[in-house]
Amino acid sequence: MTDKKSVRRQIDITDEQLLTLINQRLQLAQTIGEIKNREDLATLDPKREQEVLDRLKRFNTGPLTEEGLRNIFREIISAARQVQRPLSVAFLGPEATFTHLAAIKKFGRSTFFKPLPTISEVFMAVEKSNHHLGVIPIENSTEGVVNETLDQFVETKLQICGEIYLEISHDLISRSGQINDIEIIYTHPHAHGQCRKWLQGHLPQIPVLEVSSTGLAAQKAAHNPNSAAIASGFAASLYELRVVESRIEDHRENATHFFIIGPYAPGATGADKTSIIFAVADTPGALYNMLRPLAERGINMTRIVSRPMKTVAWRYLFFVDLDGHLQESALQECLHEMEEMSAFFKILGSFPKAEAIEKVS
Ligand SMILES: O=C(O)C(=O)C[C@]1(C(=O)O)C=C[C@@H](O)C=C1
Repeated sequence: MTDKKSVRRQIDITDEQLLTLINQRLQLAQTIGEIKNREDLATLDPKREQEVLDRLKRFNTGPLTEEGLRNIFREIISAARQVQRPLSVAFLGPEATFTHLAAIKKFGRSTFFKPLPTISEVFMAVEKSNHHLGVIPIENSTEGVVNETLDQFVETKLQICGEIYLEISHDLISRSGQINDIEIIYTHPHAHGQCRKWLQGHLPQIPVLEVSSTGLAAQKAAHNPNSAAIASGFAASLYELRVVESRIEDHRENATHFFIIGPYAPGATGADKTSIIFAVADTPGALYNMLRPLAERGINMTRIVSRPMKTVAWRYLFFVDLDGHLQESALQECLHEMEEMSAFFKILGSFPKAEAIEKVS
């Protein structure tokens, strides 16, 4: 017969063993950090991190889920980086936005995060080496592409060194957690649009004030006990707010795609993407001809977006994501052929594909 007390004792002993092993692992990471310092290498090695996770996934017999495994080891690796050389990541702020959550999901909580007010300031801060990396949104599955991010990529010297997909889900949050206390609701226009039906059905008389981010909305709700915010559950925990109602979005299928930007290109992992920008001549079949080398070599295009070229009216830049890494010869040859045909051509980088859509909770 197993009693609660004796099982808890076994849990305590297991935790002590885990702690010893985690400290052992961090000491090993410290040694690697010293080697990297000597050889002037970057602390962050996304390819190696992916290998660590892939290997563990193959070993995992359960009941730990794949998501649970990723969450735990993300934090262990984050702590390992911290004992080497703390990673500094700028993101489109303020705190408690979905971009902040995406950055935490990728780099773990033992990272130094810096919120910056605009996408261009994130690019600038990383260009000036004030931070190692930046995280910015590129596209939302219901609201479309983020034009400011596309525009920054035309000029920047930075590369795309990773991507994150994050599920977007909205909670109604307030200080008391009581629906009857709410006299005003703050939120971002996108979140407002995504929760319209729920609001009409449950709080039709309550005014909604749109602000510049869901993070700011949560901050405002924290200051006014008769207000609420539509924001993430993460914002609720950061500002010590309670959830009045969770997942109030009208459609569940909503995710945002983020890019990680930095001064270097990660090596090939075997499951990578490459991003490019190009412009074609104003002639019949120009875009068709440009994409033909991809079709001929069976290279998959995962995204194509056009954006007006600011310098010439009615001419367009194309932002394209492809499966594969620049170190692969088929992709190299293909890009070379495309460059020859284009009026403007820029490679934004090769980076490991995101494994899964990260959950908000
Ligand atoms: O293997 C390395 O290069 C390490 O620095 C260790 C480690 C890890 O904790 O596994 C930490 C940071 C790197 O981004 C990759 C892996």
